[in-house]
Amino acid sequence: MTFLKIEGLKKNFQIVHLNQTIHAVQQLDFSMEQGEFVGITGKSGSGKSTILKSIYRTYLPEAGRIYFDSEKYGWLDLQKASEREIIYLRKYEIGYVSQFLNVMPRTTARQLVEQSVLATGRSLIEAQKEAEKVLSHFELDRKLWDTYPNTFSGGEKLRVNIAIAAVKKPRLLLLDEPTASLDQQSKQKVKEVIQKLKESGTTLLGVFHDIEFMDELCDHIFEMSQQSFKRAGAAL
Ligand SMILES: Nc1ncnc2c1ncn2[C@@H]1O[C@H](COP(=O)(O)OP(=O)(O)OP(=O)(O)O)[C@@H](O)[C@H]1O
Repeated sequence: MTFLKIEGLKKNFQIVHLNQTIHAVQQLDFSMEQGEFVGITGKSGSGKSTILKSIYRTYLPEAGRIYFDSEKYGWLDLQKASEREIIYLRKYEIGYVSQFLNVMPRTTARQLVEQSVLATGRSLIEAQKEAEKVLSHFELDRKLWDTYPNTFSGGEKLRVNIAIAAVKKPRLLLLDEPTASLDQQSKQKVKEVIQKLKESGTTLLGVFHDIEFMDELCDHIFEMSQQSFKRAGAAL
């Protein structure tokens, strides 16, 4: 069953001081099924992150439609959805993980994960248990749990980031280079969580430079070519 459908997506960026236009994504058509894990690959600057950010509504494209099968709203064009609908979707249905941690200052790693669980309506006891479980799973050093992540290493920040998104168990999880700064052991942990999320029915769309990682996990891989997609082959 189609879950996400993109039609004619086009996103430009104006570089005002140079009077130039960057054509980040041109006329992109794409669809994916519920429960799939689709990987996007392609050259640096080919527009991969722009696609994810357009789905998450960080960017508003010039043209095109992004239809999402929401549990609450049914089929919704994410470009036309109201702010209220987008806030709801980000809270309950669509997650976004990048390699950068963008969180409330003066909030510890443990509190950040607990808050993420609490935001979905679960109790404080559940949030506390879940936070400990997921931070242990990602092998974040216990000494760091009650400190502020702004001083963490890239890999530590990323583990907190993915923990925050994973505990919400979103229906669609967008992964923007989540393994970029990780060592092999941490990558393995991320892989296990992604596999578990997939088994529990989460649909995943991810940008990765690590082809081996994608080959092992993805159902399909698409390659960005001239700001548009070509199917690079089914991995499974
Ligand atoms: N906010 C922005 N303002 C101006 N230009 C942007 C912005 N975001 C992206 N771009 C430009 O759009 C193009 C596509 O960027 P995007 O980040 O989507 O590429 P990417 O394929 O994800 O690259 P990478 O693999 O290096 O992360 C690039 O030329 C980039 O410089």
